[in-house]
Amino acid sequence: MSAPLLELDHVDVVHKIRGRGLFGHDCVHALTDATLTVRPGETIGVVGESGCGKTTLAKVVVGLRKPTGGTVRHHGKPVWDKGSDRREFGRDIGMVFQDPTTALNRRMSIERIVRDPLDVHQSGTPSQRAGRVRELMDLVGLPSSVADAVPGQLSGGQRQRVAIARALALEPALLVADEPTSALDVSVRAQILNLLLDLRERLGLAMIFVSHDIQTVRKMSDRIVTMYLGRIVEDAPAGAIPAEARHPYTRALFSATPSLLNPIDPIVLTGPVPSAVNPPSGCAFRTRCPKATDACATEVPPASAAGDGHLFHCIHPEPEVSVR
Ligand SMILES: Nc1ncnc2c1ncn2[C@@H]1O[C@H](COP(=O)(O)OP(=O)(O)OP(=O)(O)O)[C@@H](O)[C@H]1O
Repeated sequence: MSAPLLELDHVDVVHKIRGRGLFGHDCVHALTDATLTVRPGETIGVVGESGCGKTTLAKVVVGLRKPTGGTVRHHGKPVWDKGSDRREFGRDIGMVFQDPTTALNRRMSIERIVRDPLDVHQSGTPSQRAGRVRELMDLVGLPSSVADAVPGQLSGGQRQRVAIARALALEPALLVADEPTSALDVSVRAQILNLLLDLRERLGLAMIFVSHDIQTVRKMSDRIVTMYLGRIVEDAPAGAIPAEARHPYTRALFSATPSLLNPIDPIVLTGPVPSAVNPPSGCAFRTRCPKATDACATEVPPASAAGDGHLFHCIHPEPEVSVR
């Protein structure tokens, strides 16, 4: 197995709430005790309901959010230690955001936007940078005729291609795509997904793919990470999901949109997602879990192994089911 490209080791992100906290609480637990390893060339899909911490995890991975606890390592070296080279880390990881309209500077030309990371990192001579911009535009399927346009003159799909070109400018080893198609017209979503898949193959990229569309995540990923209320509750090979999912929440998520190829008995969740300001004690999922017992309230379930590369956090795991 290849050495990890990136590791999150028991990472926390806690946001302080300004002013008076809700019900006496003064912080939001956006990410809690997140442990994740990304290896070169692998695609990790991240799933979970709105507010479960997917974007926070993505921002920690690309270095946009400094953890309040735990360690992030890039090629084995802690990223946030004093004296560490965060420039090298920054070059190696690119990010594509959900909404290309807000992610791109609307006053800059497309050529300038794609060139910007090369300028910031002073990569090559000006003529080499201009050549690289042409190469990148070609790579993502943008005609050279849009080089002088501004984002407002492009379609949503073209704008997302610009964002992808910019994210790839410094030849990253890992691309983080946070809901890269959800702000786009349904008609262009498949094109952008196919472009990402094609680039992944051609460039040998590792990818973290965050999406609400869990069936797409399942098709695209080597591994699936399920998050609930700021915690990673299961990390499994994509082929094991949903049939061999051991966490009831992973089962529930995937059974909510059954696939003909992989039908499983539905688990229906009741009640609202608790607040990340005041998460439940013990297992955060217990207030909505059909299998919860008193024991679930006492401590956070430790990681249990269900097979090679398959971890879950639950003391009443689902049995494995055979696919019908
Ligand atoms: N800057 C911030 N200050 C306070 N709370 C925050 C901040 N950023 C995120 N949060 C909170 O942290 C939790 C996780 O947010 P995050 O955006 O990571 O979730 P998400 O799973 O990406 O949600 P969505 O799918 O809706 O984008 C949420 O409760 C959110 O309200």
